[in-house]
Amino acid sequence: MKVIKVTDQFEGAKVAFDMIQEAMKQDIKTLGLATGSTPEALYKEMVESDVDFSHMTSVNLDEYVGLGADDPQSYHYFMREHLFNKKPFKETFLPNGLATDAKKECERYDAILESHPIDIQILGIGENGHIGFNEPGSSFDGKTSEVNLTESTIEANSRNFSDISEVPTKAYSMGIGSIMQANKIILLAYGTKKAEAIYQTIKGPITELVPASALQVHPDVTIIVDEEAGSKL
Ligand SMILES: N[C@@H]1[C@@H](O)[C@H](O)[C@@H](COP(=O)(O)O)O[C@@H]1O
Repeated sequence: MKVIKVTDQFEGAKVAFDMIQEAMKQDIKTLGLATGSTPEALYKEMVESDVDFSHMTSVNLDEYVGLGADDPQSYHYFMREHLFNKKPFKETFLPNGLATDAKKECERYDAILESHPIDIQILGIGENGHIGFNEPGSSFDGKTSEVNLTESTIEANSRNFSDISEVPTKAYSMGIGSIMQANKIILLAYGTKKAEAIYQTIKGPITELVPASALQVHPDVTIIVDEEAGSKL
């Protein structure tokens, strides 16, 4: 694992985007994308650049169960607002939050992942070490599944909703096994609230209790942190 310390999310975004552009020289096809406030600066950097993504495919990590693509709290909506409306991709994939047959939806998404191997996966991290919506205890071999969100994740994500009761309690998430298939992984983390998760991810034991600790055995992971998120390293 390579750790890069940056002064803030704006520098982090530049470093991550440089890495993406470097990889794009090698004719890569698929970007794995994440939601949350952490990658926002990266998406702004991409939007403001003159880089063309119209030949590329994106696959996102997750979506809330119960939210349609036009719901402003959905990850579909987030991705359109922050990236896709301004930087068109050839095709973009996210799990369908309105799918009622969970098994079928997970199989559909796994088939998409199989036909679009991820060249670079962008990740944020939850305060409890989750990646995507793979909460502590998730299998390191996992594929796409319907997951129950923990109380702490619901509480952390409630800042984006007008009331905590509106936060969905379930999500469809790409599994850790699929994330680990990505050729290259860039994990971004900013702020004190992420310090313990980053410490456990990098210096702690490899354990399913800290989903991101799986990354320790991936051959090409870069973790970009600001001073606060890296303060326990
Ligand atoms: N499913 C997403 C994760 O992909 C994201 O990494 C995490 C952290 O969000 P933030 O970047 O807003 O701290 O939130 C959600 O749980």
